[in-house]
Amino acid sequence: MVSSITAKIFGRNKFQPQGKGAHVTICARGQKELDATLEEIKAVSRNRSDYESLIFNAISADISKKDESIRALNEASERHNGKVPDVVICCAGFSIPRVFIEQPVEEFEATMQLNYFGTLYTTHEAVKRMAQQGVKGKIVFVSSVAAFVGFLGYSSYSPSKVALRSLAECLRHELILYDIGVHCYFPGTLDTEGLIEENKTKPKITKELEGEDKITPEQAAKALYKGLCKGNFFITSDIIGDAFRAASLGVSESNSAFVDAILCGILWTVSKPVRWFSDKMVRDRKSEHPVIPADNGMVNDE
Ligand SMILES: NC(=O)C1=CN([C@@H]2O[C@H](COP(=O)(O)OP(=O)(O)OC[C@H]3O[C@@H](n4cnc5c(N)ncnc54)[C@H](OP(=O)(O)O)[C@@H]3O)[C@@H](O)[C@H]2O)C=CC1
Ligand SMILES: CCCCCCCCCCCCCCCC(=O)[C@@H](N)CO
Repeated sequence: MVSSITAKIFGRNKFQPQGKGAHVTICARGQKELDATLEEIKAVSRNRSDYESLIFNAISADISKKDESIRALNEASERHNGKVPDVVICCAGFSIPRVFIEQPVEEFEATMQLNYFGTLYTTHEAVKRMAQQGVKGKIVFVSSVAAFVGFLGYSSYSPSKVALRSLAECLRHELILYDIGVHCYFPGTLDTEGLIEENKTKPKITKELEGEDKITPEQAAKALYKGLCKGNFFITSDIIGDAFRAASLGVSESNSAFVDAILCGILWTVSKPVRWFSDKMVRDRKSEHPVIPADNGMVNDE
């Protein structure tokens, strides 16, 4: 996971790759995994002619905590004489899919705390510094296709990803003030440790609706990079994600008004039978989700 990255190559809307290498800072909690990932990143850059001039840094911090997020950004900047990273990618996030009434409220809170507030803390600190230092940088959020469509199992997760979309929208507009670009990535299922973890609690219906299709983290990184190079505000990795994006646009910035209008029309049409089918699926499988009677002293007057 990359929570912040220092790169030399960007413009407000489009990346302008100039063949220059990028300084990279990665951030997560586990130091051992961070160190291993940093070695992988170094290995990719090793045969570049400018390799010796590049700075690679790994910072252990819990992004869901405000103080830790600020410390991470401080440490990322210190290695560059106090200069804020040019590009900050907020990726840390997780999901505990469960049936709503079986899910403790604490899991809703924890999900919002990392997925939304973790991104907010990092972004707030980074944007302040970018504006103060005159850095015309980029802020990138990692949301999910599950922000475009809500279905059984994701009541703790989808709202946190919708919140990111909304924050991206406000900031895309506001940060024009400082020439800072904002982008939001909406991946579909990713083949990651996180997926293995969330599948342990995921209701069967959620799994079936989600399907088997998934992409690798490498494919996701490439799609994100491609979207940034094109200057897209909402970035997706495949045609399904693109169709959901187009159908959910409202007045958000489109990538291509013509193609998005067609995709939107197709998905709107298809969504009617899909919704009918997926609603029926829930109705038909009530027996798989028996309600455990509450032991709350309520008197049944019959
Ligand atoms: N997997 C999927 O199907 C999809 C995932 N996404 C989103 O993509 C992003 C990445 O997901 P994915 O790669 O699957 O997740 P993983 O769980 O595989 O990786 C998450 C990364 O974030 C780090 N992390 C977790 N918690 C914190 C924290 N509190 N502070 C700092 N770092 C943290 C983890 O490291 P450590 O534990 O050491 O801190 C790890 O490096 C998330 O935002 C997720 O919601 C979106 C769509 C689909
Ligand atoms: C009422 C209408 C229901 C229609 C259902 C259509 C299903 C579309 C598939 C959406 C796939 C979502 C992928 C994101 C997964 C994700 O973000 C998590 N794996 C979290 O990590």
